[in-house]
Amino acid sequence: MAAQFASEIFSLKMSSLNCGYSKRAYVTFLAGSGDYVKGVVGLAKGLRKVKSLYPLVVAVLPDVPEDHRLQLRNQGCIVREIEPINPPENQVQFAMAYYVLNYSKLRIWEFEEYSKMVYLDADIQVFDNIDHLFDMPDGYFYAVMDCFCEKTWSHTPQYKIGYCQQCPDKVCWPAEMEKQRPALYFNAGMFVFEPSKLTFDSMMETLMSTTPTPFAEQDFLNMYFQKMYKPIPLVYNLVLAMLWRHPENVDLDRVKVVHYCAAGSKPWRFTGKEENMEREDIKKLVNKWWEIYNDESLDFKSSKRIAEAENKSKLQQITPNALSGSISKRAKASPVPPAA
Ligand SMILES: O=c1ccn([C@@H]2O[C@H](COP(=O)(O)OP(=O)(O)O)[C@@H](O)[C@H]2O)c(=O)[nH]1
Ligand SMILES: OC[C@H]1O[C@H](O[C@@H]2[C@@H](O)[C@H](O)[C@@H](O)[C@H](O)[C@@H]2O)[C@H](O)[C@@H](O)[C@H]1O
Ligand SMILES: [Mn+2]
Repeated sequence: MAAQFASEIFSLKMSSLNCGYSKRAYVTFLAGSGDYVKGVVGLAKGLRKVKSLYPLVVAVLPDVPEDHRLQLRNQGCIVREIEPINPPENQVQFAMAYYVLNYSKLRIWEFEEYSKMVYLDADIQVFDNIDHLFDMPDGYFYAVMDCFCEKTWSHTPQYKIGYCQQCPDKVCWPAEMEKQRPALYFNAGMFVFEPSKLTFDSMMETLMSTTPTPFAEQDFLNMYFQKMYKPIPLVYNLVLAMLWRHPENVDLDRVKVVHYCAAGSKPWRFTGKEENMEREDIKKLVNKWWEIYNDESLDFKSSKRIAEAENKSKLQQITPNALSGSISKRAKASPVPPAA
């Protein structure tokens, strides 16, 4: 009896989610047979811990092995294989050689079964619920501004001048170079977007006529969405370098999303030996990532069992006839639409 009521309550809740809103999901990207799969598992468990309402889709390249895909499905992820995207023939020196892989991330614009998605790199962890980002107005590209101060930016004029958009008044952009002033530039490890095949096709056409640059798809996305880009607060994507480059802009107690992108900061391969990795705040953030990764109560199966047990105990407190009365009354008044 209780299980039947539990499933009726659950389906009422899910149908209200789907009929009120068109489909929404988080999405990440996984390439290769290496250890980034740990990042995706951690992200899936982190989203569960903050009780996100939306699933995590994982766009996987063909080289992601079946056992990794199974591991992700067992964590409740929706695994979608994508075809690689390679930039046009080029001689560019990518900031990191593997960045050429990241162009394939752009396939997520083809996921039209979702009306709104939040993209998160696999080296990101979500420590507070950010579902409200899905409610932001359509028609824009939302992301957090990046920092130009790391050596990875040494190829740029802003690095040479010592200018950073995170502190535009510290070293002002020279008036005589106004025409080369960099537009607001986002980190492409986290962004809110609307999938669209039309946009994807237009992106690919533009990509094939664009010379690749050191930050690969991140540079391309900044160029392509320049007119639609809306900066959102740093709490939604703390690029770790901000801790030592712009500590005045960071309040760690308020940060919701941490991006482990600084060299040596990937939690699953952390040694603490690289520059800045000896910092206490870095070690604390890496430990916070491991606490979630190792928390078995956050595994998909056990969390489902816990949820069902919670439902069951809640239902046992409600007298069956009172409950069945309310469901049957609501069914007559407004029949629940068939599950999508
Ligand atoms: O071997 C790799 C390298 C990268 N990635 C994916 O590509 C994203 C971007 O790479 P990364 O986060 O290392 O770049 P960073 O943000 O550190 O510059 C990662 O988060 C993963 O989602 C992957 O799956 N396998
Ligand atoms: O392929 C280019 C990548 O460029 C970005 O990473 C960089 C960039 O943010 C620099 O500003 C930092 O200095 C650096 O540490 C960091 O790794 C994105 O995080 C990643 O998802 C991906 O787009
Ligand atoms: Mn990243």
